[in-house]
Amino acid sequence: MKGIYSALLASFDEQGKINEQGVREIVRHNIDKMMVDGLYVGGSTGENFMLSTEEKKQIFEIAKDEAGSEVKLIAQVGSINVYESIDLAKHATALGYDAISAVTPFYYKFSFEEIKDYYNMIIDSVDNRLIIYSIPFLTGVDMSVEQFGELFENPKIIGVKFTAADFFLLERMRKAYPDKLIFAGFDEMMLSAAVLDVDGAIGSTFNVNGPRARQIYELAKAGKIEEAREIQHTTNDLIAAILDNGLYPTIKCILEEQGVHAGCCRKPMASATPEARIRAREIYKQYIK
Ligand SMILES: CC(=O)N[C@H](C=O)[C@@H](O)[C@H](O)[C@H](O)CO
Ligand SMILES: CC(=O)C(=O)O
Repeated sequence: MKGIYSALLASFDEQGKINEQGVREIVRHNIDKMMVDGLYVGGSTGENFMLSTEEKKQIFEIAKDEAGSEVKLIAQVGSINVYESIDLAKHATALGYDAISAVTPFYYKFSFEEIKDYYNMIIDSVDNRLIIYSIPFLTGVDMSVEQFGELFENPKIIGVKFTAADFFLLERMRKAYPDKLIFAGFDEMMLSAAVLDVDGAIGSTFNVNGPRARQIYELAKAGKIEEAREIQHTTNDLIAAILDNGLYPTIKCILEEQGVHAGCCRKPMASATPEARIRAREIYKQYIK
C-alpha cells in the first residue's frame, strides 16, 4: 500500500450532477500521465462531504470500474453518520477496494472514547483494513501519539493519512509505530515528511503535479535532499499559485486545459470564475505544460 496516491477529484456538471465520463477521465489521467501508485477516492478533494450516500457509492463504483487493478484504491467512507460509514465501507469492500479510510468524526466535539468506538464500529463491520484520516485544520480534532496508539491496537487499523504541519507529532508517530503506514497529507510539505520516513503521500495536487511529487519523494528517500528541495521549491510555487486562485476549482481548470473533463464543483462550493479560469491557464502554462 506504500507510495504516491492522488486524492481523486470528482467531476460535476453545472447542475451538480456527477459527470461519469469526467470522473473516468480523471482516473485515467492519474494512472496514465501522473503515474500514481494509487487513488484515494471520496476524500476532501473528491468533494465527498457534499454528496448523498448514493452519489458516494457511485463515485466508488466508477473509480473502481475505470481503474480495475491497475493501482491501489482507498475508499474514504468517514461521515458523522457512522451507519452511513458502515454502509459505504461494506460497499467499497464488496467492490474490491484495497483499504478503507475514515475521517475523524467532526462537528460535535466527540470524546476520544467516542472516536475510538466510531473507528472500531466501521472497521469491524467489514473484512478490510482501515487508514485513519486525520486533518485537524478542517475537523478541529487533534489526537495525541498515545491516542493514535490506542486506535492502532485494532490490528485492522493499519495506518493514518496525516494532514497536519506538526512535524514533532509526525516524528513521534514514526518512532512509536514503525509498522503502521503513515501517509503525508500536505503536498507542500512533502519533503519534510519524506525525510521523517513516511510510507507515502496522498494529495490533491498530484492530480496535476504527480511526476514532481514522485521525484521529491524518491529523491528524499534516497538522501538526495538538495535535489529534492529544488523540486519542492518549484512545486510550492505551483501550489502557492493554485491555493491563491482557489484550490479545487484551479486544479479542475488545469485538468480541463489538458482535455480532462474535470467539470464544475459541487455547490455550495463555487466553480472557477472566468478570471480564475484565465489565471489557471497561466498557471498551467507556467508550471505544467
Ligand atoms: C484539504 C486537502 O485538500 N488536503 C490535501 C490532502 O490532505 C492536500 O493535498 C492539500 O490539498 C494540498 O496540500 C494543498 O494544500
Ligand atoms: C488528501 C485529501 O486531499 C483528500 O482527502 O482528498
